[in-house]
Order: sequence, then structure tokens, then C-alpha cells
Amino acid sequence: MATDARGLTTEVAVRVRDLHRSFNKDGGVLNGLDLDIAPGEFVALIGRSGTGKSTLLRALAGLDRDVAGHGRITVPEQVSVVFQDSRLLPWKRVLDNVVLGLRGPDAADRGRNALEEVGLAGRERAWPYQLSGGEQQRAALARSLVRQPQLLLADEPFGALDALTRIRMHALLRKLCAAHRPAVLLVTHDVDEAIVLADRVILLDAGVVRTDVRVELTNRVRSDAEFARLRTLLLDELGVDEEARR
Ligand SMILES: Nc1ncnc2c1ncn2[C@@H]1O[C@H](COP(=O)(O)OP(=O)(O)OP(=O)(O)O)[C@@H](O)[C@H]1O
Repeated sequence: MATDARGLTTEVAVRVRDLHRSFNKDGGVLNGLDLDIAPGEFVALIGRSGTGKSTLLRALAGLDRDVAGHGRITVPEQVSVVFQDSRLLPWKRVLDNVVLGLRGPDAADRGRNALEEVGLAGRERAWPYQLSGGEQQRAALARSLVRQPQLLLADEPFGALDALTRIRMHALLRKLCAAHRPAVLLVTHDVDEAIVLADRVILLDAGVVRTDVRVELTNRVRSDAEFARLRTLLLDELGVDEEARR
């Protein structure tokens, strides 16, 4: 358990201290990064291409054992990861994909419930190729949530989906997170997606957190003045020019 500046106990789901990662001798990708995520907190991670977002996510997921670096990482016991592609095994039916590696006599029931929660009831015996891209991502979310993760790591999970499906997936993810309350770290290129979904948006630059803003919105719609203020602030930080902002 961690303590704050006053010595009071603070609970964290994720604690990262002085994290360094590099792929070659020319320079670091992560350069002394610090980050805390509270239990149940939804953090969106944005930043220009190549600033180390996926490198951070992989470090938290423990998927970077062959990368040079040091620093302290604390994550909860149950961590689930979703990627841009669903990574469903094509030779297993949807339910078998969802419960893969899950133990216990109630595994199949838990899998069915998870599929129902993501709107895929009745598709348990389908093969992955029979699902649309959005449905495959729903199945990937079901596979993550059935493990009741305390931390959900998501690397551009909606990046390959069309605009309408993305909006539907935003609503679904918000509903699932409200129900299960995992801490979430979502990597996205989409500033609007970050503001629609997250409690906090952090911006990575040169391998450290440069901006860290809290999203306090009652209505998560673009027409909200606070939404517009955050959007402008983050796009300014990203150096996006006026032309490209619509
Ligand atoms: N396995 C690897 N081997 C060598 N270099 C790598 C490897 N993985 C990432 N890099 C480099 O590390 C830097 C950060 O990559 P990373 O994928 O973390 O960035 P990112 O912020 O997620 O980028 P993007 O937004 O384009 O997905 C890049 O310069 C990339 O080329």
C-alpha cells in the first residue's frame, strides 16, 4: 500500500516509478516515466506516433521481457489486455475463445454471461470468421472481462472499426467499466474518444507524462463547453493544426 505526501495511505491499482525502456543505444523510448492509476479509474493515454504508448502498455502487461530498461512497476494480480485486432483463435468457436484457460465447473456459464453482456448472446458456437470486426472486438472484451480483471489494458481496441461501430463500442465499454470497475489504461490516437471515455487523459511526450488532465463532464458530448475546452487543450499539446481539427 502506498502513502501520499501527508503520510496517508492511498490505494493504487497501477504505480509506475522512473520507468526507462530503450530499443537501441541511440536513446530511450520511456525516460523516467511516473504514473499512478487508482482502482476503478479510467485513464486514456494519447501522444504522437512513436512516443512510447504501446511500449508503456506492454511494460505494464509484462510483454516486454526482452527490452532493455529499469524502473518500478506495480500492477494488480488480474490484468487483461485487448489489442486492435481481436486475437481470437480461428480454430476455436467464440465461447471456447472466451473461456480459454479459464478453470472451474462454471467456466462455460461465465463465458455465456460475458457474451450476453457484450451483446453476443446466441453467437457462442459461431466461428470467429463469422463475426464482423465489431463483434470480434466484443468477443475480445468478453474474453477479458470474464477473468474479472482489476486492470484492463487496451491498445487502440477500436482503431480498425468504422465510425458508427466505434460509437457503439464506446457506449459498451463505458457500460462494462461501470459494472465491473477495473482500472483501465486505454491507448488511443483519438482525442474525442479519450474525452468521451476517460476519467483522466494523459499525454506522453519524449517518454514521460507531459500533460495529465481530469475529465469532469456530466454530458460527454462535443457540444459541451468543457468538452470543447479539453479538446482544444489536448490538440494544442499534440501540435495538431487548425485545418485538421474538424
Ligand atoms: N520491438 C521493437 N524494436 C525496436 N524498436 C521498437 C520496438 N517497438 C517499438 N520500437 C520503437 O519505439 C518507439 C516507440 O514505439 P511505440 O510503439 O511504443 O510508440 P507508440 O506511441 O505506441 O506509437 P504509435 O502511436 O505509432 O502506435 C518507436 O520509435 C518504435 O519504432
